[in-house]
Amino acid sequence: MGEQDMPTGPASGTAPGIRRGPGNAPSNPGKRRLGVMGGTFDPIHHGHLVAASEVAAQFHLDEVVFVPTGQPWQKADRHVTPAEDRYLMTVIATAENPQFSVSRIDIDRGGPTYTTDTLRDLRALNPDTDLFFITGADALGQILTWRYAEELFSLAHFIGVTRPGHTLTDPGLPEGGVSLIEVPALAISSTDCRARVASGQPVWYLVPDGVVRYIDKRQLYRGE
Ligand SMILES: Nc1ncnc2c1ncn2[C@@H]1O[C@H](COP(=O)(O)OP(=O)(O)OP(=O)(O)O)[C@@H](O)[C@H]1O
Ligand SMILES: O=C(O)c1ccc[n+]([C@@H]2O[C@H](COP(=O)([O-])O)[C@@H](O)[C@H]2O)c1
Repeated sequence: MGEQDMPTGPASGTAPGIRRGPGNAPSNPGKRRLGVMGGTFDPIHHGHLVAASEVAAQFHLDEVVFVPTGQPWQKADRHVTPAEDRYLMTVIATAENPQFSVSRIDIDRGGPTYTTDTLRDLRALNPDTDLFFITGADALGQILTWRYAEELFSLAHFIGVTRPGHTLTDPGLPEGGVSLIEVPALAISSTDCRARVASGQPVWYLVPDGVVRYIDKRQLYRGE
């Protein structure tokens, strides 16, 4: 299916007016292309992994680094699992893919996690690299509420991916700063995974097998 043929509307989670496909993303020959998948990953699930894999393929990325949040300040109203558990689940989930890695920068910095800090730190660690920040349609719709939002688009190209149950409305993001792509629809959320574990339902095949075992070993989400 070509970019122009991509379906729009609630069924695909896209909205008219959004720039679709990788067409407007930076393309600098010789520069490394690093995807950045930020998330609370409480727990990491196959929706995150499919999104990262699909963006890597469509945008010809050399690597995708998963960056678990330290303190996700916009989730301050709920219990968040300790960062070390979320970090280890992210390592377990990504270990077999040579294109995936995990960074502790947001955890080790301490304090509330702001993506401007994440991207500045990654730029310092990765000279001669173009950064591509991956977000689901829900997170992209909230981006103007992020701290120092106006700086974000000078630090990385943003890629919004479709997510079942969320229609992307363009909140007025800068032209050329954002691309939207369709990814295979997986109606999985960390919230639902936590609720399933709490009520004794399985999360097999929603999260990687090693993550199911880690949740069990550490008795995560039992009392929620
Ligand atoms: N099923 C999915 N499909 C596409 N993108 C997703 C999916 N689940 C999460 N994402 C995106 O991955 C990033 C990290 O998400 P996060 O770790 O908050 O997971 P979540 O499932 O949204 O968690 P919670 O339910 O706890 O809010 C966000 O940009 C989010 O939009
Ligand atoms: O920079 C901010 O103020 C900001 C506010 C909310 C979310 N984010 C980032 O968005 C990504 C997804 O966050 P979350 O809370 O939906 O897991 C993650 O990388 C967060 O650090 C960033």
